[in-house]
Amino acid sequence: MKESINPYSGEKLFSFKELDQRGLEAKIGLADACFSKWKHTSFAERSVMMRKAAEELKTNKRSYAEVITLEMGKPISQAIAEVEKCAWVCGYYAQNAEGQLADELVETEAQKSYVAYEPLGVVLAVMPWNYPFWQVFRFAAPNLMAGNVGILKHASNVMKSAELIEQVFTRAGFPKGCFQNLVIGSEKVESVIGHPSVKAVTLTGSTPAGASVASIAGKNIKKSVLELGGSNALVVFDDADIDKSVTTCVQARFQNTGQSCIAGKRLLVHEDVADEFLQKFTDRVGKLKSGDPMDEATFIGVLAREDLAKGIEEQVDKSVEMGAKLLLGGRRKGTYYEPTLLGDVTPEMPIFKEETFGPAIGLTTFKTDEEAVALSNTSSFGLGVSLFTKNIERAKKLVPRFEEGAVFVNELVKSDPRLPFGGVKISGYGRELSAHGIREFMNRKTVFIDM
Ligand SMILES: O=CCCCC(=O)O
Repeated sequence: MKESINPYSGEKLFSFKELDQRGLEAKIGLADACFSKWKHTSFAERSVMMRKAAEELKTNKRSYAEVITLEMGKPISQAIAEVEKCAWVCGYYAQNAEGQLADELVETEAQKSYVAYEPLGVVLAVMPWNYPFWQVFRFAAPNLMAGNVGILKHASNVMKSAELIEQVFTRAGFPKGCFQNLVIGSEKVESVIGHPSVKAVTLTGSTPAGASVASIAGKNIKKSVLELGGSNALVVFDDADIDKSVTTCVQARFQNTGQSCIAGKRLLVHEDVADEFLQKFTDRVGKLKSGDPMDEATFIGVLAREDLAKGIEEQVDKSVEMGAKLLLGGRRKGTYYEPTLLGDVTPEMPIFKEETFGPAIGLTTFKTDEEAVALSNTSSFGLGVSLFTKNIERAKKLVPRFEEGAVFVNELVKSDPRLPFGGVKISGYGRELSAHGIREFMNRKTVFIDM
């Protein structure tokens, strides 16, 4: 049995019977049968359905958002924004998939040579609870438009969200089997990846989960894409606009109650502006409104499970034992953890060295650009970094020196359907979104025609 429990109230919400082996086989069989027809549909036909999915999400965004909030404690206003973003990605691929997958002519001595993009088949998506709708739509919208079909193994605490996502596609008119939710535990993932009808796997989640899925996929010679953890730095240079940087850094760290792979997790501030930055940042964080996630005014909700709140508490406490200064917050009550700020943070401390998945951040100062780059790159993660400076030439020179999947200047790292999204180092490989994402699970077929 899989259960959803409201992390704010502790109330049991929904329970789901797990699929047995026969049920699982039947769903994979249905997906495969669906693929044999789906791959022959036109982009125009798929677009009509994908636009309907976008409409369905827009029309019922409040009710979908409420389930997200109930299941994992995200503030309702942020859950509504998440559903709206899902509608955006559906609309984006409805409009752009055909162009992104058009044949690419290549000049050779042949009469005609080109690359054709053809779908691979059934793709398994293993997805996490922190953006229960968005992470799934980020995979599903491009892949269904590309002619693949999707099966989902969602996190066990957000199974109602998973069920509703399948409902969105059903209501939009996608054929049976095009997108299916599998109510299974992690122990079944290996057999699903190994199933002959399953051609590829994408995982968003922790680095250990990614390593396990990648090795199973590797053993079975199946393509994988991994979008894993991150420990993005927010680098504030001495010429930054401090007020704007503070606003962006607060958003980067504390939205989604800090539970995001791409959150800004390490504050690196030039020593000449550190006092001013710190005073304004502390003031702003101190005013963030915590409370009932269903209240429109709440910005900080609860963490999705109590063990997660205990985890961040331990990272903060250990960092303080190692010499960090507690400047704000630091207390836990059940699943709630106060927005927390530490000063005098050094790279050996857990708050700097490990991924922190909650509303806590530490500040480290630097003297030179060299030092800022080195501090940022010292992380074993490589999802993204934000640089704050008014000198765009300085920023452009620094961009190639960061070992990251993305560099954002005067902006928080965020995903956008139009731009590739993914990491390097232990943050994973492969890309989602944009033309790069839609091509990940395609056979790039070389065609060479001579007379
Ligand atoms: O944990 C990862 C969160 C990704 C959020 C996004 O894609 O915007």
